[in-house]
Amino acid sequence: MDLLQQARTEIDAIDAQMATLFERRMRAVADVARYKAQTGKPVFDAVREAAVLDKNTARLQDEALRPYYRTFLQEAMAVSRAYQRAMLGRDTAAYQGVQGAWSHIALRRLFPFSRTLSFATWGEVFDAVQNGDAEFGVLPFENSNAGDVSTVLDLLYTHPGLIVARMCDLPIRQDLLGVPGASLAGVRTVISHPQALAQSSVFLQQHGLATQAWSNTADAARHIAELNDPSVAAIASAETADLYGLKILAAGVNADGDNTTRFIVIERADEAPVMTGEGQRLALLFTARHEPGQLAAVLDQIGARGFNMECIKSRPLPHVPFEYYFYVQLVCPAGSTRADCEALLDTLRTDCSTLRLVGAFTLDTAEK
Ligand SMILES: C=C(O[C@@H]1C=C(C(=O)O)C=C[C@H]1O)C(=O)O
Repeated sequence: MDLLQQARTEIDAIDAQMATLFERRMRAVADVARYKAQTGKPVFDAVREAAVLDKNTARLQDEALRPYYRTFLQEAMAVSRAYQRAMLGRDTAAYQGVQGAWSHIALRRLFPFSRTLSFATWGEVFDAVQNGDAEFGVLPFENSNAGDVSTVLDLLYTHPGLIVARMCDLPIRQDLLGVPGASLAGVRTVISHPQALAQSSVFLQQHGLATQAWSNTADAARHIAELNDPSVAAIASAETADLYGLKILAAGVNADGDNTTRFIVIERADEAPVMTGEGQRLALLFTARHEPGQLAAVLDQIGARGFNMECIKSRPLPHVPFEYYFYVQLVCPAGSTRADCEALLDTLRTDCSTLRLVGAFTLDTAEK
């Protein structure tokens, strides 16, 4: 037997044992789900997951394998949560747009087992989560080229009952799609969502193409398929080309090769977000008094306590002319604990007029 065959025989034997252990783990997980059904407890328990990760990675003798095992366990727990949610009927995830839209693609990668609900507007997604029609909502938050999705931030501000449960980065490749028989040379008009058009403005100018704004990228693809006019193209994902029988006339038309959209997952705040420190991001919404140095005092505290502020956004306060609220996202420092996070929030409460912890989560990538 050569080395490959030998190693694969060993892997097969291990996989056979792991299949048995997987079933055992999932049976125990089902018991946990039954307990949660009786008590109404949330499926996700950040404190327990952090403990499971720490305890088990420490068991590995080979230190180099620890980060890999950590990811392995994280995946196992994600699968366990998905199973519990399906058992409990708490697995509906909402998005804005139609099948094939970027929000839908992000949702499928984040919640591969969930039932999906689509809505025409971001506001309806927030409302669906708030009133319990959906457990989660997946929404775009920021694009590395086109910038903030300010409406979603404002909706977060105006829905105090909701929190950010997760955040993930999805690399976006926008393609120019046409009907079968179309060619780039024959295209005159391109329709898409204004943000997709903005991300592709260099390409559109280079080719002298007129644009028309559409409600979302996937629906633009559906529309041009129906129109069946080779002079009208859409900018959307390759997934939508498959969905509506279109062909890719030009791939990757977005200006920056490194085009990434950051999505948030919202859920109801049955409890305040659970801070565990190291490895987490904290998202805060606050207002500061109109006094000299007030905002600087808030930011000073964040820095002095070792939290790295990776972004700050400022938006007009809804219904209060020329007053603003701020959104900051902080990276918890290495070695920090729940107590460090709480100490920071306590300090900030004295400097801010209002302060809301809108999320304590890990940032992940939805890349396959
Ligand atoms: C199984 C549970 O539910 C979830 C899944 C976990 C797991 O698979 O180990 C741990 C914590 C929870 O987020 C639990 O609460 O123990």
